[in-house]
Amino acid sequence: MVLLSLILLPILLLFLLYFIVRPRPVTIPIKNRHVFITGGSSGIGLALAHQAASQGARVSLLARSLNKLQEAKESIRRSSGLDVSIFSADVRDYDAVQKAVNDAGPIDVLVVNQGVFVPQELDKQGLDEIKFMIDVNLMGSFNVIKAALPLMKERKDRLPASISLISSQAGQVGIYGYTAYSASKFGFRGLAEALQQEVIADNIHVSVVYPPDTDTPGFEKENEVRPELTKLLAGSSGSMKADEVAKKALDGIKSGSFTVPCNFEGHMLAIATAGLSLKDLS
Ligand SMILES: NC(=O)C1=CN([C@@H]2O[C@H](COP(=O)(O)OP(=O)(O)OC[C@H]3O[C@@H](n4cnc5c(N)ncnc54)[C@H](OP(=O)(O)O)[C@@H]3O)[C@@H](O)[C@H]2O)C=CC1
Ligand SMILES: CCCCCCCCCCCCCCCC(=O)[C@@H](N)CO
Repeated sequence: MVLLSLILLPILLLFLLYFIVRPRPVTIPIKNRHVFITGGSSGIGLALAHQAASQGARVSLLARSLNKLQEAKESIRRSSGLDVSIFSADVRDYDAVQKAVNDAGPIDVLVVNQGVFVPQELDKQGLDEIKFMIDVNLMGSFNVIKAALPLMKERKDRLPASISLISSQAGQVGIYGYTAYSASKFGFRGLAEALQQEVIADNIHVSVVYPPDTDTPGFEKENEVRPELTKLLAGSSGSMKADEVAKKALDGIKSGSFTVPCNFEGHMLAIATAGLSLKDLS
Protein backbone atom coordinates (compact mmCIF):
# COMPACT_ATOMS: atom_id res chain seq x y z
CA MET A 1 0.00 0.00 0.00
CA VAL A 2 2.75 2.41 1.04
CA LEU A 3 4.82 1.32 -1.94
CA LEU A 4 1.87 1.78 -4.26
CA SER A 5 1.22 5.33 -3.08
CA LEU A 6 4.93 6.08 -3.34
CA ILE A 7 4.68 5.27 -7.03
CA LEU A 8 1.23 6.68 -7.66
CA LEU A 9 1.70 9.98 -5.86
CA PRO A 10 4.56 11.23 -8.06
CA ILE A 11 2.66 10.16 -11.16
CA LEU A 12 -0.39 12.03 -9.93
CA LEU A 13 1.73 15.08 -9.22
CA LEU A 14 3.25 14.90 -12.69
CA PHE A 15 -0.22 14.85 -14.22
CA LEU A 16 -1.17 17.82 -12.09
CA LEU A 17 1.96 19.68 -13.19
CA TYR A 18 1.23 18.85 -16.81
CA PHE A 19 -2.33 20.10 -16.36
CA ILE A 20 -0.99 23.42 -15.10
CA VAL A 21 1.67 23.91 -17.77
CA ARG A 22 0.03 21.96 -20.62
CA PRO A 23 0.34 23.46 -24.10
CA ARG A 24 -2.32 26.09 -24.71
CA PRO A 25 -1.99 26.78 -28.38
CA VAL A 26 -2.17 30.40 -29.42
CA THR A 27 -2.61 31.61 -32.96
CA ILE A 28 -1.31 35.02 -33.82
CA PRO A 29 -3.10 36.16 -36.97
CA ILE A 30 -1.11 38.26 -39.43
CA LYS A 31 -3.73 38.94 -42.09
CA ASN A 32 -4.62 42.64 -42.04
CA ARG A 33 -2.22 43.19 -39.15
CA HIS A 34 0.82 45.42 -38.93
CA VAL A 35 4.10 43.49 -39.26
CA PHE A 36 7.17 45.68 -38.64
CA ILE A 37 10.51 44.15 -39.68
CA THR A 38 13.89 45.68 -38.86
CA GLY A 39 16.60 44.77 -41.34
CA GLY A 40 13.75 44.04 -43.74
CA SER A 41 15.56 45.25 -46.85
CA SER A 42 17.81 42.20 -47.29
CA GLY A 43 18.19 38.47 -46.70
CA ILE A 44 16.02 36.82 -44.04
CA GLY A 45 14.12 40.03 -43.20
CA LEU A 46 13.26 40.66 -46.84
CA ALA A 47 12.12 37.05 -47.34
CA LEU A 48 9.92 37.41 -44.25
CA ALA A 49 8.50 40.65 -45.59
CA HIS A 50 7.56 38.95 -48.87
CA GLN A 51 5.85 36.06 -47.06
CA ALA A 52 4.02 38.28 -44.56
CA ALA A 53 2.77 40.52 -47.40
CA SER A 54 1.63 37.51 -49.42
CA GLN A 55 -0.39 36.41 -46.36
CA GLY A 56 -2.16 39.74 -46.27
CA ALA A 57 -0.19 41.59 -43.59
CA ARG A 58 0.43 45.33 -43.67
CA VAL A 59 4.23 45.41 -43.73
CA SER A 60 6.69 48.10 -42.59
CA LEU A 61 10.44 47.83 -43.06
CA LEU A 62 13.24 49.61 -41.23
CA ALA A 63 16.90 49.66 -42.27
CA ARG A 64 19.61 52.26 -42.94
CA SER A 65 20.00 52.38 -46.72
CA LEU A 66 17.04 54.09 -48.37
CA ASN A 67 18.08 52.66 -51.74
CA LYS A 68 17.87 49.07 -50.54
CA LEU A 69 14.54 49.84 -48.81
CA GLN A 70 13.11 51.26 -52.03
CA GLU A 71 14.26 48.19 -53.96
CA ALA A 72 12.61 45.95 -51.36
CA LYS A 73 9.39 47.96 -51.52
CA GLU A 74 9.37 47.70 -55.31
CA SER A 75 10.02 43.93 -55.31
CA ILE A 76 7.19 43.33 -52.81
CA ARG A 77 4.87 45.49 -54.87
CA ARG A 78 5.75 43.38 -57.93
CA SER A 79 5.22 40.04 -56.19
CA SER A 80 2.17 40.73 -54.01
CA GLY A 81 0.75 43.96 -55.41
CA LEU A 82 0.90 45.41 -51.89
CA ASP A 83 2.38 48.67 -50.74
CA VAL A 84 4.85 48.47 -47.85
CA SER A 85 5.98 51.41 -45.70
CA ILE A 86 9.71 52.00 -45.42
CA PHE A 87 11.70 53.80 -42.76
CA SER A 88 15.35 54.71 -43.01
CA ALA A 89 16.95 54.66 -39.56
CA ASP A 90 19.93 53.19 -37.74
CA VAL A 91 18.83 50.99 -34.84
CA ARG A 92 21.68 52.48 -32.82
CA ASP A 93 19.93 55.86 -32.90
CA TYR A 94 17.05 55.64 -30.41
CA ASP A 95 15.41 58.91 -31.44
CA ALA A 96 15.40 57.90 -35.11
CA VAL A 97 13.95 54.48 -34.25
CA GLN A 98 11.28 56.02 -32.05
CA LYS A 99 10.27 58.45 -34.79
CA ALA A 100 10.03 55.64 -37.36
CA VAL A 101 8.00 53.43 -35.05
CA ASN A 102 5.60 56.25 -34.16
CA ASP A 103 5.18 57.22 -37.82
CA ALA A 104 4.49 53.58 -38.69
CA GLY A 105 1.66 53.30 -36.14
CA PRO A 106 0.87 50.56 -33.58
CA ILE A 107 2.63 47.27 -34.34
CA ASP A 108 1.02 43.83 -33.98
CA VAL A 109 4.00 41.68 -34.96
CA LEU A 110 7.46 43.12 -34.34
CA VAL A 111 10.33 41.22 -35.98
CA VAL A 112 13.71 42.33 -34.64
CA ASN A 113 15.95 41.00 -37.38
CA GLN A 114 18.69 43.57 -38.09
CA GLY A 115 22.12 42.12 -37.46
CA VAL A 116 25.78 42.40 -38.34
CA PHE A 117 28.43 39.71 -38.20
CA VAL A 118 32.18 40.06 -38.55
CA PRO A 119 33.72 36.73 -37.54
CA GLN A 120 37.24 36.86 -36.13
CA GLU A 121 39.22 35.42 -33.24
CA LEU A 122 38.92 37.74 -30.21
CA ASP A 123 42.69 37.99 -30.21
CA LYS A 124 42.67 39.61 -33.64
CA GLN A 125 39.39 41.49 -33.52
CA GLY A 126 39.42 45.19 -32.73
CA LEU A 127 37.23 46.59 -29.96
CA ASP A 128 35.56 48.79 -32.57
CA GLU A 129 34.18 45.70 -34.36
CA ILE A 130 33.17 44.06 -31.09
CA LYS A 131 31.29 47.19 -30.05
CA PHE A 132 29.73 47.42 -33.51
CA MET A 133 28.18 43.95 -33.17
CA ILE A 134 27.00 44.48 -29.59
CA ASP A 135 25.57 47.90 -30.45
CA VAL A 136 23.67 46.92 -33.61
CA ASN A 137 22.60 43.42 -32.56
CA LEU A 138 21.89 43.75 -28.85
CA MET A 139 21.56 47.42 -27.93
CA GLY A 140 19.80 48.09 -31.25
CA SER A 141 17.25 45.42 -30.39
CA PHE A 142 16.59 47.07 -27.02
CA ASN A 143 16.08 50.38 -28.84
CA VAL A 144 13.57 48.85 -31.23
CA ILE A 145 11.62 46.98 -28.55
CA LYS A 146 11.60 49.95 -26.14
CA ALA A 147 10.31 52.21 -28.89
CA ALA A 148 7.61 49.80 -30.08
CA LEU A 149 6.32 48.41 -26.78
CA PRO A 150 4.14 51.28 -25.47
CA LEU A 151 1.96 51.39 -28.61
CA MET A 152 1.93 47.57 -28.87
CA LYS A 153 0.52 47.38 -25.35
CA GLU A 154 -2.14 49.95 -26.17
CA ARG A 155 -3.39 48.16 -29.29
CA LYS A 156 -7.15 48.28 -29.31
CA ASP A 157 -8.16 44.84 -30.63
CA ARG A 158 -6.42 42.88 -27.82
CA LEU A 159 -5.68 40.10 -30.34
CA PRO A 160 -2.49 38.16 -29.56
CA ALA A 161 0.62 40.06 -30.67
CA SER A 162 4.25 39.06 -31.11
CA ILE A 163 7.74 40.30 -30.46
CA SER A 164 10.26 38.07 -32.19
CA LEU A 165 14.01 38.20 -32.22
CA ILE A 166 16.07 36.66 -34.99
CA SER A 167 18.97 35.13 -33.10
CA SER A 168 21.28 32.44 -34.55
CA GLN A 169 22.42 28.93 -33.66
CA ALA A 170 25.53 30.85 -32.56
CA GLY A 171 23.16 32.34 -29.96
CA GLN A 172 22.62 28.84 -28.53
CA VAL A 173 26.18 27.58 -28.61
CA GLY A 174 29.43 29.58 -28.66
CA ILE A 175 31.31 29.03 -31.90
CA TYR A 176 35.01 29.67 -32.62
CA GLY A 177 35.32 33.07 -34.31
CA TYR A 178 32.04 34.38 -32.90
CA THR A 179 32.99 35.65 -29.42
CA ALA A 180 31.37 39.05 -29.98
CA TYR A 181 28.60 37.84 -32.28
CA SER A 182 27.65 34.92 -30.00
CA ALA A 183 27.70 37.24 -26.98
CA SER A 184 25.38 39.67 -28.76
CA LYS A 185 22.93 36.86 -29.61
CA PHE A 186 23.13 35.06 -26.24
CA GLY A 187 21.89 38.35 -24.79
CA PHE A 188 18.61 37.82 -26.67
CA ARG A 189 17.86 34.76 -24.61
CA GLY A 190 17.85 36.57 -21.28
CA LEU A 191 16.08 39.55 -22.75
CA ALA A 192 13.38 37.31 -24.20
CA GLU A 193 12.84 35.13 -21.12
CA ALA A 194 12.40 38.14 -18.87
CA LEU A 195 10.38 40.15 -21.39
CA GLN A 196 7.96 37.27 -21.94
CA GLN A 197 7.04 37.35 -18.26
CA GLU A 198 6.54 41.11 -18.41
CA VAL A 199 4.29 41.21 -21.50
CA ILE A 200 2.24 38.02 -21.33
CA ALA A 201 -0.50 39.90 -19.46
CA ASP A 202 -0.78 42.13 -22.55
CA ASN A 203 -1.23 39.02 -24.70
CA ILE A 204 2.16 39.59 -26.34
CA HIS A 205 4.11 36.45 -27.20
CA VAL A 206 7.88 36.50 -27.43
CA SER A 207 9.69 34.25 -29.93
CA VAL A 208 13.40 33.70 -30.48
CA VAL A 209 14.36 32.25 -33.88
CA TYR A 210 17.66 30.37 -34.21
CA PRO A 211 18.73 29.99 -37.89
CA PRO A 212 21.82 28.11 -39.06
CA ASP A 213 24.03 29.60 -41.84
CA THR A 214 21.63 31.17 -44.31
CA ASP A 215 22.23 32.18 -47.89
CA THR A 216 21.88 35.99 -47.78
CA PRO A 217 23.84 39.05 -48.98
CA GLY A 218 25.18 39.45 -45.43
CA PHE A 219 26.34 35.82 -45.33
CA GLU A 220 28.11 36.17 -48.67
CA LYS A 221 30.13 39.08 -47.28
CA GLU A 222 30.80 37.24 -44.03
CA ASN A 223 32.16 34.23 -45.87
CA GLU A 224 34.92 36.31 -47.44
CA VAL A 225 36.53 36.82 -44.02
CA ARG A 226 35.35 33.80 -42.03
CA PRO A 227 38.11 31.80 -40.31
CA GLU A 228 38.34 28.22 -41.67
CA LEU A 229 37.48 26.71 -38.29
CA THR A 230 34.37 28.89 -38.02
CA LYS A 231 33.26 27.70 -41.45
CA LEU A 232 33.84 24.10 -40.49
CA LEU A 233 31.97 24.29 -37.17
CA ALA A 234 29.06 26.33 -38.48
CA GLY A 235 28.96 24.07 -41.56
CA SER A 236 28.16 21.11 -39.29
CA SER A 237 24.63 22.46 -39.08
CA GLY A 238 24.30 22.88 -42.84
CA SER A 239 22.83 25.92 -44.48
CA MET A 240 19.40 27.11 -45.52
CA LYS A 241 17.85 29.49 -48.00
CA ALA A 242 16.47 32.78 -46.69
CA ASP A 243 12.98 31.77 -47.82
CA GLU A 244 13.13 28.52 -45.83
CA VAL A 245 14.28 30.31 -42.68
CA ALA A 246 11.61 32.99 -43.15
CA LYS A 247 8.92 30.31 -43.41
CA LYS A 248 10.07 28.59 -40.21
CA ALA A 249 10.26 31.96 -38.49
CA LEU A 250 6.80 33.06 -39.58
CA ASP A 251 5.22 29.71 -38.63
CA GLY A 252 6.92 29.86 -35.22
CA ILE A 253 5.82 33.45 -34.68
CA LYS A 254 2.22 32.71 -35.67
CA SER A 255 2.06 29.81 -33.21
CA GLY A 256 3.53 31.93 -30.42
CA SER A 257 6.43 29.50 -29.82
CA PHE A 258 9.13 30.83 -27.51
CA THR A 259 11.89 28.79 -29.16
CA VAL A 260 11.88 28.55 -32.94
CA PRO A 261 14.45 26.13 -34.42
CA CYS A 262 14.87 26.03 -38.20
CA ASN A 263 16.43 22.65 -39.05
CA PHE A 264 17.08 19.24 -37.50
CA GLU A 265 20.26 20.36 -35.75
CA GLY A 266 18.27 23.31 -34.47
CA HIS A 267 15.74 21.00 -32.84
CA MET A 268 18.61 19.12 -31.15
CA LEU A 269 20.12 22.40 -29.98
CA ALA A 270 16.74 23.56 -28.66
CA ILE A 271 16.51 20.44 -26.50
CA ALA A 272 20.14 20.63 -25.39
CA THR A 273 19.83 24.29 -24.41
CA ALA A 274 16.27 24.31 -23.07
CA GLY A 275 17.33 25.62 -19.65
CA LEU A 276 14.31 26.88 -17.74
CA SER A 277 12.53 28.26 -20.81
CA LEU A 278 9.27 26.51 -20.09
CA LYS A 279 7.17 28.86 -22.19
CA ASP A 280 6.81 26.28 -24.96
CA LEU A 281 4.94 24.09 -22.49
CA SER A 282 2.47 26.74 -21.45
N1 LIG B 1 22.79 34.80 -42.83
C1 LIG B 1 23.10 33.96 -41.86
O1 LIG B 1 23.91 33.06 -42.02
C2 LIG B 1 22.44 34.09 -40.53
C3 LIG B 1 21.86 35.26 -40.09
N2 LIG B 1 21.29 35.33 -38.85
C4 LIG B 1 20.71 36.57 -38.36
O2 LIG B 1 19.63 36.94 -39.20
C5 LIG B 1 19.51 38.34 -39.27
C6 LIG B 1 19.48 38.78 -40.73
O3 LIG B 1 20.66 38.35 -41.34
P1 LIG B 1 20.86 38.41 -42.93
O4 LIG B 1 19.55 38.37 -43.60
O5 LIG B 1 21.91 37.43 -43.27
O6 LIG B 1 21.50 39.88 -43.04
P2 LIG B 1 21.76 40.87 -44.28
O7 LIG B 1 23.14 41.42 -44.07
O8 LIG B 1 21.46 40.24 -45.58
O9 LIG B 1 20.70 42.01 -43.96
C7 LIG B 1 20.82 42.76 -42.79
C8 LIG B 1 19.69 43.75 -42.70
O10 LIG B 1 19.85 44.53 -41.49
C9 LIG B 1 19.91 45.91 -41.83
N3 LIG B 1 20.79 46.58 -40.89
C10 LIG B 1 22.10 46.33 -40.65
N4 LIG B 1 22.59 47.19 -39.75
C11 LIG B 1 21.58 48.00 -39.39
C12 LIG B 1 21.46 49.10 -38.49
N5 LIG B 1 22.50 49.54 -37.78
N6 LIG B 1 20.24 49.72 -38.37
C13 LIG B 1 19.18 49.28 -39.08
N7 LIG B 1 19.23 48.25 -39.95
C14 LIG B 1 20.41 47.62 -40.11
C15 LIG B 1 20.44 45.93 -43.26
O11 LIG B 1 20.13 47.10 -43.98
P3 LIG B 1 21.16 48.37 -44.00
O12 LIG B 1 22.53 47.83 -44.14
O13 LIG B 1 20.70 49.22 -45.13
O14 LIG B 1 20.93 49.04 -42.67
C16 LIG B 1 19.67 44.74 -43.84
O15 LIG B 1 18.34 45.11 -44.13
C17 LIG B 1 20.69 38.91 -38.48
O16 LIG B 1 20.26 39.27 -37.19
C18 LIG B 1 21.66 37.74 -38.41
O17 LIG B 1 22.48 37.81 -37.27
C19 LIG B 1 21.26 34.25 -38.01
C20 LIG B 1 21.82 33.07 -38.39
C21 LIG B 1 22.44 32.89 -39.67
C1 LIG C 1 23.28 18.74 -29.43
C2 LIG C 1 23.10 18.71 -30.92
C3 LIG C 1 24.17 19.42 -31.66
C4 LIG C 1 23.84 19.60 -33.10
C5 LIG C 1 24.97 20.22 -33.91
C6 LIG C 1 25.03 21.69 -33.72
C7 LIG C 1 26.15 22.37 -34.44
C8 LIG C 1 26.26 23.81 -34.07
C9 LIG C 1 26.38 24.66 -35.27
C10 LIG C 1 26.24 26.12 -34.97
C11 LIG C 1 26.10 26.88 -36.23
C12 LIG C 1 26.17 28.35 -36.02
C13 LIG C 1 25.80 29.07 -37.29
C14 LIG C 1 25.81 30.54 -37.11
C15 LIG C 1 25.31 31.23 -38.33
C16 LIG C 1 25.37 32.70 -38.19
O1 LIG C 1 24.73 33.29 -37.37
C17 LIG C 1 26.32 33.36 -39.09
N1 LIG C 1 26.21 32.96 -40.45
C18 LIG C 1 26.22 34.84 -39.00
O2 LIG C 1 25.05 35.25 -39.57
